Amino acid sequence: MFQYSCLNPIAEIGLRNFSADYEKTDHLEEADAVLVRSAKMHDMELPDKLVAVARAGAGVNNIPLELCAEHGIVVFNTPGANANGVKELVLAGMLLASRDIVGGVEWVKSQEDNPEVGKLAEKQKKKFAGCEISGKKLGIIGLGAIGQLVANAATHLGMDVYGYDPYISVDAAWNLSRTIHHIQDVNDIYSDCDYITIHVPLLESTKGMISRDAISLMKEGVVILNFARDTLVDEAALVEALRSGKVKKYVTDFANPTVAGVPGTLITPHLGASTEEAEDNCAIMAVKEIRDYLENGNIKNSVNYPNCDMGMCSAEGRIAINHRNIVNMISQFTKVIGEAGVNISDMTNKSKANYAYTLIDLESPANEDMVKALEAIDGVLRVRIVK
Ligand SMILES: NC(=O)C1=CN([C@@H]2O[C@H](COP(=O)(O)OP(=O)(O)OC[C@H]3O[C@@H](n4cnc5c(N)ncnc54)[C@H](O)[C@@H]3O)[C@@H](O)[C@H]2O)C=CC1
Ligand SMILES: O=C(O)CCC(=O)C(=O)O
Repeated sequence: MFQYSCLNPIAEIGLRNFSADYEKTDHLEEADAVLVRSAKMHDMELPDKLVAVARAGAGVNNIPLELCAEHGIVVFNTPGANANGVKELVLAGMLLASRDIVGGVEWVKSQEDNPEVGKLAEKQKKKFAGCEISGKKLGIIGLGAIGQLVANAATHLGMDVYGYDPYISVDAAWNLSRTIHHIQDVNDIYSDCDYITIHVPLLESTKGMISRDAISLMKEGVVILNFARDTLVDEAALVEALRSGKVKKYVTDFANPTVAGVPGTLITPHLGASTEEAEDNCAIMAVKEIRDYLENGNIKNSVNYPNCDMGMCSAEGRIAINHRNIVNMISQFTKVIGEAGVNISDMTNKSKANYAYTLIDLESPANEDMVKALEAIDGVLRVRIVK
């Protein structure tokens, strides 16, 4: 029997994919796996039993990835599962920033008791007029799951789209419309575009990338959209640029005291992935990843360990070893298993940055002595009997 815990509400349709061998627990220390959305895990104690964390979403800045890896805890995310939901909100954000739709709607509401509202509206409407997005230049920073969808959709709305992503995946590049201009220097986006939207993960290297200097390069009246993470932007500099009129609108999904209520902002309460479809997709993918890891030892879509897939185990036994990516590990594993008199029928070893993962199929079941001997090897972080 496996136990799992949810640190945020996770769509029921996904949780229903756990078999009868799974039980939900509210006690973190009992959980083999955790499902999480935006809950901050940095200050949480990681229980010994925990072996997997699945982020039902894309951004993993709320999870201590390195610490989890050190504890032999594999962290997954659900790439692309909520991308369409975010794309639609970004498109809505561009439209809301271009015409004062919010102001117009509020004005009509304020006139609810005025029998002359229709006549007055015709006089007032010029206050809420704006521009069209068709024909405008849109710069997209980050062409991953979300950025590429925004790029293609914007071309269909008649925008002239410029994309910047020095690490773009081959799949993402294939998916992009041929009309999108490939930008190699992000400064060209800053200096040329009317709308700039950012879709990169929050990393040490991306934090504050929309800096005071970047803003100073932008066109007068630029619209900036941030549906990625608030600390990607120097928001103090941005508020100054809003007040001076340099930035016309800042559309963001992240409410915080620096920007809340500042004229020129359009702020949603982290709604990008809050659609029924995105929540369902993320939950289904997260549960699938956890099940494959707990039941078969396979890793797909991990952000701190390598992908590794040996399918379902048809051998007598399977052990999974999370370890550091250092020399001479495999020979030590095979020595321990050989000395236990057990034959290896199959094995795979994969690595990612500082960490590695080895799956070994055995012709007879693993036993606790073998596990203890493997755990004693320097550099081994966790050993798990999968079967
Ligand atoms: N508002 C919301 O509810 C949501 C927000 N997000 C945020 O959006 C981010 C992006 O999500 P996805 O597109 O799904 O992720 P993704 O991993 O598919 O794409 C990220 C892209 O950014 C690129 N990139 C990384 N560093 C870069 C740099 N310095 N300059 C330009 N490009 C760079 C990568 O090469 C990759 O193509 C997430 O990390 C998360 O923080 C994601 C989903 C929902
Ligand atoms: O789960 C959510 O609502 C947040 C989604 C998000 O920010 C992400 O996937 O990175």
